[in-house]
Amino acid sequence: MTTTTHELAISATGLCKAYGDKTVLDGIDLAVPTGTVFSLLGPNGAGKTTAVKILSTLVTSDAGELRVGGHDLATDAHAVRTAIGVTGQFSAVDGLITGEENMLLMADLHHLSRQEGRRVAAELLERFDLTEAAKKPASTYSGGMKRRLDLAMTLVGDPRIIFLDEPTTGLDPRSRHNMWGIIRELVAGGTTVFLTTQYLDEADELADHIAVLNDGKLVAEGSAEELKRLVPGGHVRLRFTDPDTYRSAATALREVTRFDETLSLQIPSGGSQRELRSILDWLDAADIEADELTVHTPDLDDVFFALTGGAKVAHQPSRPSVPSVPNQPKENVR
Ligand SMILES: Nc1ncnc2c1ncn2[C@@H]1O[C@H](COP(=O)(O)OP(=O)(O)OP(=O)(O)O)[C@@H](O)[C@H]1O
Repeated sequence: MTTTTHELAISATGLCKAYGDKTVLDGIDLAVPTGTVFSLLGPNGAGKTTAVKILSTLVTSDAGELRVGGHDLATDAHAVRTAIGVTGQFSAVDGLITGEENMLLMADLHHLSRQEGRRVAAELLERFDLTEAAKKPASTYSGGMKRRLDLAMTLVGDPRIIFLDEPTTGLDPRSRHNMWGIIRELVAGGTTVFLTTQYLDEADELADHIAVLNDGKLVAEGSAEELKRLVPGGHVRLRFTDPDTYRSAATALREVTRFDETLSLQIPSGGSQRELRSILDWLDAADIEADELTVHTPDLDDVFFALTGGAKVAHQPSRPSVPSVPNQPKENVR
């Protein structure tokens, strides 16, 4: 990555935090470029919320150089607070008052004038599809509406950096997709999003960069695609329509799994450009032309379990190796 320090919305070097003798964060380095979505993944208790609390000035770290929005957390926490917005697992929404009143309360907290507060509240309620419900008590809102209101309240202060701590936990699929759309819009407008989630598909959908936290350390980092290449299970699948072509390809290609019923062959592959080029060269050399070639990578669930469950994973940053042409035939028929 060529990003320089001043283009980073969030940076941490050697972030440490312990509660008593329990080390929660054990020297974490983070670099989140402005205008991107960074997702911190990890099992329950991994320290995700602790990281969010530290970076959003709610809790102090034990060690580490931390900068948020260009400000040093140790010396300029106030400036950090004006640059950020946080929506946590526990909503700031007050159920006893209406959605609109919640928004106006937030506008007061940000010292907006009465007129400006009303304008901003109305605009955000409209943007988050809450205008119709604005005069109803927030306790009558659905889970999805409450989350939208919570995020709308966060945006009253127009933060350039937003921490979203498990923003879609407990939401139904439609509300989750709705929330994803909102997050994408924010990022398209230049906002930086620091997202913690236990939903791997959420990180896969939204994040430019994912870091996996386990036992106080970052055990892997990269785009969703890069992480998926770290675990075994990826393959290239060749499909044929002509049985004779299929059979001769199956004979010529040795380290393949055969699927006779569907006339398809599966070649183990991490899916990198280098491996694909090698496979294509290999097919050309053997004069094999498949009717369809698809690349399959493991999903993020496979990665999560492998990285946080002690299973064998390729070490970063080495690349997956190119499959060699085997000497002995090895055909698995299914
Ligand atoms: N104030 C505190 N005092 C003592 N221990 C704490 C405190 N806050 C968090 N912890 C401990 O730190 C560890 C990390 O907690 P944290 O809430 O950051 O995890 P998390 O990754 O956000 O988990 P979850 O996905 O369950 O929300 C846990 O073992 C938790 O019990």
